[in-house]
Amino acid sequence: MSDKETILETKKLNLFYGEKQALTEVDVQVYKNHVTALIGPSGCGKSTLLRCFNRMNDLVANCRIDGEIIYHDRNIYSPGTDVVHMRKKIGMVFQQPNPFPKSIYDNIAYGPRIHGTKDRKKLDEIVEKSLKQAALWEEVHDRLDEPAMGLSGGQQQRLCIARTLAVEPEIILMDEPCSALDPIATSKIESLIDDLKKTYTVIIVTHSMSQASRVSDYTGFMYLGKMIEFGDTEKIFTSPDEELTNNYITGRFG
Ligand SMILES: Nc1ncnc2c1ncn2[C@@H]1O[C@H](COP(=O)(O)OP(=O)(O)OP(=O)(O)O)[C@@H](O)[C@H]1O
Repeated sequence: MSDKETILETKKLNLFYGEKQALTEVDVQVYKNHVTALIGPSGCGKSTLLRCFNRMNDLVANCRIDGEIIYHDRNIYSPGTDVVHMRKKIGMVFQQPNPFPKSIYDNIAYGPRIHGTKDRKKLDEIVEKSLKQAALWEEVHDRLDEPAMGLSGGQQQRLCIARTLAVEPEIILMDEPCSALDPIATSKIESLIDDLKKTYTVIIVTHSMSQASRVSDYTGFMYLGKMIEFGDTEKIFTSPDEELTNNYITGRFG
């Protein structure tokens, strides 16, 4: 496929929590403007790998990493990386919607303000654009000053996505973004993910194989900290190369 451009790449990535090795020699490529899903049984290292992509594991005591993650020709783990800027470009959405206890408007404006945007007209534009991109504008445009906590769970999660978009990321990391949502809210997020990949690159951790097959273009199957198989989602779910992958997708373990 000629439209595959690598935006992020791990090279022999190993991660240790103290003595325990949670990732082993992970090599994976993430393609721009595509959705990549990480699947595998509980504890296989999906969230750990996702958190490496914007150095969220830096916050974990006793966590040690070797190997490289290349983003724009630089190893994000090299000394001198501007971690704040990198996290602006590689944003994250968590399992539980986690709006700030502020108004809808202030949730979205929070990041741009921190990064120096003070002009109210500019902030208004960012808030509107971000909420539109997150498919939430129609539902909230007439109550932007109301508390974000008053939104439904699904709306809160779309608000958190809008908050991430407000600082103009390139990559959005999503750690089981639908696990706290009902089926209708889940399907809204899934169709949103499909829209987002036109502008952004999405990496999603999911427990749901059906969700991975619905939303992703590429899938990585992990097991015991290793990337067992990575490839085209349709191929992974219909004719994987590895027996372990086949056993997992056919429900023989998990
Ligand atoms: N902060 C931590 N300190 C020590 N060990 C950890 C920490 N976070 C994760 N682990 C361990 O690392 C391994 C991988 O965990 P991780 O959460 O990445 O797996 P996962 O595939 O995302 O699991 P799940 O699907 O259950 O969320 C597990 O054995 C887990 O117990």
